[in-house]
Amino acid sequence: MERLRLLVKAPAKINLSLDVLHKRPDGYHEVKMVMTTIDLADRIELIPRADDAIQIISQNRFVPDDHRNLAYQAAKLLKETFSIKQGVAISITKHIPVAAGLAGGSSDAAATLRGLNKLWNLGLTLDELAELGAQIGSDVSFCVYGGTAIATGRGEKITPIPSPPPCWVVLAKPSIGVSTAEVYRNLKVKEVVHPDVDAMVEAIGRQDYFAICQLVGNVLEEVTLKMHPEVAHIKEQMRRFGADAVLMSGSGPTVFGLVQHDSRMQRIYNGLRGFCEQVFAVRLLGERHSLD
Ligand SMILES: C[C@@](CO)(OP(=O)(O)O)[C@H](O)COP(=O)(O)OP(=O)(O)OC[C@H]1O[C@@H](n2ccc(N)nc2=O)[C@H](O)[C@@H]1O
Ligand SMILES: Nc1ncnc2c1ncn2[C@@H]1O[C@H](COP(=O)(O)OP(=O)(O)O)[C@@H](O)[C@H]1O
Repeated sequence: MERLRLLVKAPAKINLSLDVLHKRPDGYHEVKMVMTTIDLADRIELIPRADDAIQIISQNRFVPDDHRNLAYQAAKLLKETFSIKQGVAISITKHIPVAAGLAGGSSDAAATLRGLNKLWNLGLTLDELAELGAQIGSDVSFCVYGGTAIATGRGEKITPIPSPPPCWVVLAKPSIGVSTAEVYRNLKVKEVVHPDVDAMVEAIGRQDYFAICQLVGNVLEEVTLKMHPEVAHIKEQMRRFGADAVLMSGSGPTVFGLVQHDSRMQRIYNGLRGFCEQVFAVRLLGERHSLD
């Protein structure tokens, strides 16, 4: 008999605002961010196995197929915490560029947590899954919920907020990978110009698209720009083609542009394809409930 397979969507995130407050004694940085999910998603298929092994299947050569995969770590954490005897094959179809500042690996882990919660009938709440997810990585908790949220602590403390007004998000990823740990290491916390995260939250509350565009900011941007000048070049191009706001996401190197009009989105998208191999035009994803 065919066993039940489960398909789960794992959307990427962008950081509309990313502030770092200080470095903590545990080596992590205390952050205050506004994150939102976008309609660019990996597809995770969970297939029960006859034995008790965890197997990763992926055609993407940048995605590890062993214990280093964050989806593998999510399955292992649930198996060990709840003494699950079943095994699972996790097939990952990547659409989110890898090591891009878009939380692809974290979202795969979060989708695996949500999916296995169903497949293994664990009955865990999203809050419980998010708490488990924090053991895997700082961005996993946000990815468990999706939607739009303020993230504090090292990124794992999540407060949901309303979604921003609808718009296009054009993404351009230069063909370099960036190490998140290295970017945080090179950040000079005392010298950063802090973005106004509270004002961003208020602007979203008012659904004020143009205020949101003025308030975008990311203190990690300067660090990555110094290491990779091509990111600054992409930012310039995106501005030149008419984006309303332009910012690097997370630790980079992906740059996103916000734009409302379809025709302008098309112009930015076409213009950037001349500079960059990986360019996407997607919508902001709405509220949390759109995830599964
Ligand atoms: C920068 C952000 C913004 O959303 O995203 P990405 O660029 O990775 O998408 C996140 O803070 C990244 O979160 P995530 O990628 O889950 O980080 P983790 O695996 O927990 O940590 C990787 C490394 O980054 C550093 N790190 C991470 C988070 C944090 N608040 N302070 C840190 O200093 C630590 O050196 C840590 O060893
Ligand atoms: N499921 C996964 N998808 C992509 N990368 C993964 C995955 N699991 C582990 N990784 C590792 O995590 C690193 C960071 O990947 P990713 O989550 O895409 O980037 P970021 O943290 O910049 O958003 C990659 O270099 C890769 O080796």
